[in-house]
Amino acid sequence: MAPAKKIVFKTKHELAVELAKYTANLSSKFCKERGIFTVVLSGGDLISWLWKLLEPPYADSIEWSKCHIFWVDERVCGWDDADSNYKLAYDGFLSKVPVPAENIYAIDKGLGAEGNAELAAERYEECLKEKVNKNIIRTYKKSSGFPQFDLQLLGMGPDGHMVSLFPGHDQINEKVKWVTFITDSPKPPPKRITFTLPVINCASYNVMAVLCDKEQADSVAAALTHTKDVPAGRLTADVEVVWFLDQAAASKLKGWCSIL
Ligand SMILES: O=C(O)[C@H](O)[C@@H](O)[C@H](O)[C@H](O)COP(=O)(O)O
Repeated sequence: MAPAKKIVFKTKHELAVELAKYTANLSSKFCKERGIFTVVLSGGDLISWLWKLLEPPYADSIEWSKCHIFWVDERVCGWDDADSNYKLAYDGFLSKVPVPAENIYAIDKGLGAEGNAELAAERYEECLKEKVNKNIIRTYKKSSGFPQFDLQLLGMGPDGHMVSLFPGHDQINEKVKWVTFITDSPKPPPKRITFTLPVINCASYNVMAVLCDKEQADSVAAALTHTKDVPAGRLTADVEVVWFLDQAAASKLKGWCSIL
């Protein structure tokens, strides 16, 4: 299990720069090693912190045609719905970079629009399995055939939820499926699909970006001391997990870490 590294930023601008650097460095590494870079996005504010990646030198250094984009969780709705994580990422980021459309793997359009969470989760798992068979996604070598993504970019809610794994909900205990669903999410909208914890933790690199007012500070402290029942406290990675925090989010941590 990779130890959690924490970096605290004075400004949102500094965080966005570091996030862009981190992503661009990993894209070079993986494109050199295997000609493919698999990136997994979440919803929420994260997309708004990716803006630096749209500018030089980062935008020019990334081989966008080799990037493959997935979602760690998605709201079960149409692609054009204001709730859609795909729409959020597409409008705010993906439409501005030359990632080939066939490398962008959104929730099944029809099942999303119909609101069929269970089938949409199954279909997304099938999609991941197909990409593993085509060697686009790697397989995690240390255990039972779970997929291994290169980089996942995650966020955390004030209750300590990450992706669509919420405190007190059973989805966090799933050990077999790759993708599961929830129909009573405490954060609206209620229907969502989500990667399961084993899949999330098999990723090579996990970045948890938390910028907030003081709202998330208690959950950040609880997660980083692995307090039971805080889903984000169970986040790890194969190689490295890094928490990108602002000072408010880090304010309840004892003896914290490097400040940029
Ligand atoms: O679809 C979603 O809602 C997310 O993937 C969710 O897990 C999000 O990352 C956190 O709730 C943090 O959201 P904020 O960054 O907006 O606080």
